[in-house]
Amino acid sequence: MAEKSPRGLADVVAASTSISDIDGRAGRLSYRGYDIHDIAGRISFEECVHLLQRGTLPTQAELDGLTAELADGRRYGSVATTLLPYVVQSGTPMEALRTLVSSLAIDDPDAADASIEADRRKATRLVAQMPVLVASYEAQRSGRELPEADPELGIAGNFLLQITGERPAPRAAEIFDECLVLHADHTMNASTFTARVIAATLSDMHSAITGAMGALRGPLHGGANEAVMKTLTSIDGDADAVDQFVRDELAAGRKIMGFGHRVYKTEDPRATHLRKMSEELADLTGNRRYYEFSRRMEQVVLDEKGLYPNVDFFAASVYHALGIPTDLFTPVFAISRMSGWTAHVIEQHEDNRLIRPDSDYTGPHDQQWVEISKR
Ligand SMILES: CC(=O)SCCNC(=O)CCNC(=O)[C@H](O)C(C)(C)COP(=O)(O)OP(=O)(O)OC[C@H]1O[C@@H](n2cnc3c(N)ncnc32)[C@H](O)[C@@H]1OP(=O)(O)O
Ligand SMILES: O=C([O-])CC(=O)C(=O)O
Repeated sequence: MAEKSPRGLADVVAASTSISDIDGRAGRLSYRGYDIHDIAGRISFEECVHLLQRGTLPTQAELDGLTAELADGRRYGSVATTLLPYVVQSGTPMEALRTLVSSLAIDDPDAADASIEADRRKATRLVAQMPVLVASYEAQRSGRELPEADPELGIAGNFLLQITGERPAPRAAEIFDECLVLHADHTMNASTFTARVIAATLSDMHSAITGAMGALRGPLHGGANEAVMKTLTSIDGDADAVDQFVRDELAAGRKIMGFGHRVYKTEDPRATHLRKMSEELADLTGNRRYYEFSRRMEQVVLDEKGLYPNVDFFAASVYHALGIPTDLFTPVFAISRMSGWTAHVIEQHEDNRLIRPDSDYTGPHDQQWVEISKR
């Protein structure tokens, strides 16, 4: 008989990886050995993609090469173009985007190539295509043209340009760029694990990423950033109303979205950066409401439950201040996490073994079959 496993596989080591590492007690996160506090705000998302997918921080020449590849890879094919108006009409953005990402495989020039080199090319294209797909979704449902990408802007700036239709202020683009770096990878989180399980059957990159999209959208994972914003906007009155809201929710046995984490038992290091960005944007936009609400909420949840905000909590007020529609918050998470997911699929394929854990059977034993008419 298999041994009883910890619920939700807590503390189980499911893979070896050299991509990222967390010390949950100390509240530390590193990408390939670089502490997140040292790189956040100092490297662009493009440099981060190079670090995660290719293993090193790029030289200028390598960064120029990757930037050119990303610009080339941005255009998605005719299948996603054809599907776009249909998927926009029904379902949520994450459902639509999961379907669109899956469809990208059909037009991918390396669709039939399962080599690591092809994986790398697909990984770069997926990172380039994802923000354009999200912006195309927004343009399609708003009935406007997708603005042309500006070669002077990076992935972050172009996304804000294409979502809002306006060239972003330089500081807004920098802040969003840092958000993308902060969300890029996080060891064996649910969506990355999903991607690795799929990849480990020797299935293809797009299948693994489609599965990861499905895992990310749940409110216990990436879907929490949207839920946080809905919470913040649902509270009437001033910051004092936040205390009552939290107490009522906890008394009713409901979770407060954006708090708690399987691994961090202290402040999530990414929340430290996002809190600062939320305050800076509150001052820049002259609207401190959701920042103040967030600060009050983190204080009450800490006092009442001893829980800290996770990456999704302050991301909500940051994205809101950047003009991103609330239902695109989780797709924005996917834009960033695409870099980590794809790096993990490559790593899995480079040294593969089928991932097939055991289970702990809890059903009845030795049942006797009887004919249907006698049951
Ligand atoms: C990018 C990300 O995925 S970050 C996480 C995003 N998700 C959220 O913000 C959703 C809210 N948070 C949660 O649901 C959880 O904290 C998770 C899913 C992140 C982690 O879950 P787990 O490690 O399985 O912890 P679990 O859900 O078992 O919680 C342990 C205890 O803390 C409580 N708890 C955990 N998070 C919260 C919360 N946000 N609000 C209130 N109580 C909470 C649980 O109710 C549980 O209490 P109990 O032991 O009295 O039953
Ligand atoms: O690691 C996790 O469990 C959730 C996650 O993806 C993150 O915090 O970025």
